Amino acid sequence: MKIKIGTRGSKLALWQAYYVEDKLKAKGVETEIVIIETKGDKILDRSLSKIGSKGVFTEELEDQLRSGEIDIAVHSAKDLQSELASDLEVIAFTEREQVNDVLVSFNKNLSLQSGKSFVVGTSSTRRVAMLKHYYPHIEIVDMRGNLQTRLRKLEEKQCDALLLAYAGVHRMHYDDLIVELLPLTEFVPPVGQGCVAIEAAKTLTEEKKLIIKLLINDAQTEKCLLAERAYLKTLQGGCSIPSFGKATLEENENGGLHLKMTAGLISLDGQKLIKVIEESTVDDPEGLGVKVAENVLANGGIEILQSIRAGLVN
Ligand SMILES: NCc1[nH]cc(CCC(=O)O)c1CC(=O)O
Repeated sequence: MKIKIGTRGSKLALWQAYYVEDKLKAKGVETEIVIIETKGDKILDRSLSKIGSKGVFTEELEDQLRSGEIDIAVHSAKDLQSELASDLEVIAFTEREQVNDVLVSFNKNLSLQSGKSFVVGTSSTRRVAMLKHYYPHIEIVDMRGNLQTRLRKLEEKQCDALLLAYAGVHRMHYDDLIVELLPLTEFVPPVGQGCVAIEAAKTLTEEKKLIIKLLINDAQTEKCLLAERAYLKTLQGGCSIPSFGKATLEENENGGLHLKMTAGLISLDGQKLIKVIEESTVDDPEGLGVKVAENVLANGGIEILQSIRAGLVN
């Protein structure tokens, strides 16, 4: 038996594919990596929120899952839409990497906290809005492209610093360029950041599904991701909406575990920030995600979503 692993061809995507492949190979499972180009890889001159966010990095992979060309597709959990087609499912989540965003620069002295103005490159609506909210003195420039492209632009001084996920920077071995780890209390990460998700067609053989669950899935991360993805699905946000959501497992007084979720929405101009924190038992992560989303929507979230959607149409 051989497991065919589908992936995008960017260096970060390949890192993820090899990471999953190594775990399978270590237990004697034969593997093959199949590189698939997606729309998101081809269109580099427009911001993602304008291409139409749905499935830009996933559609071609999903077609090949359905046809059986590949057995599994490896995604950054952050980039995998929260609502999958009815014939597809996520069958495993890898152990999560540190979830923070980081400031990356060749200038070691830069710090958002310093109160000094400098130019930060990012194309994430969440990061833009949060910078405007917490650090209005910062100048923001749109910076798309994969990690290597953005670093090249940083080198060319198109900006003084980049705002990126720690996970990607670390996986690409750019830790030396991290000048600030942003606090999770301000920069609550987007749903899924730091985790790799394994998607499969429901028709994949039970044997293969079982092997992948056993060798790849991290049960604790899975709990958190189920809560986060239920949150995003309930918001009906998509990845161009500046939403954030992070669930963690926390210890009870009796030594057991419970779920804690911090999630919310921020308006594009950074003016309105809604943040909800809720806890629940571990047995219904989806219920927690739905509850937090309903709470966010009821406390001003609906208005934020409406104004963002109105802006996208115009
Ligand atoms: N949006 C692209 C993307 N998708 C996943 C990561 C980083 C790794 C991860 O969070 O799993 C990144 C780069 C970034 O946001 O800095």
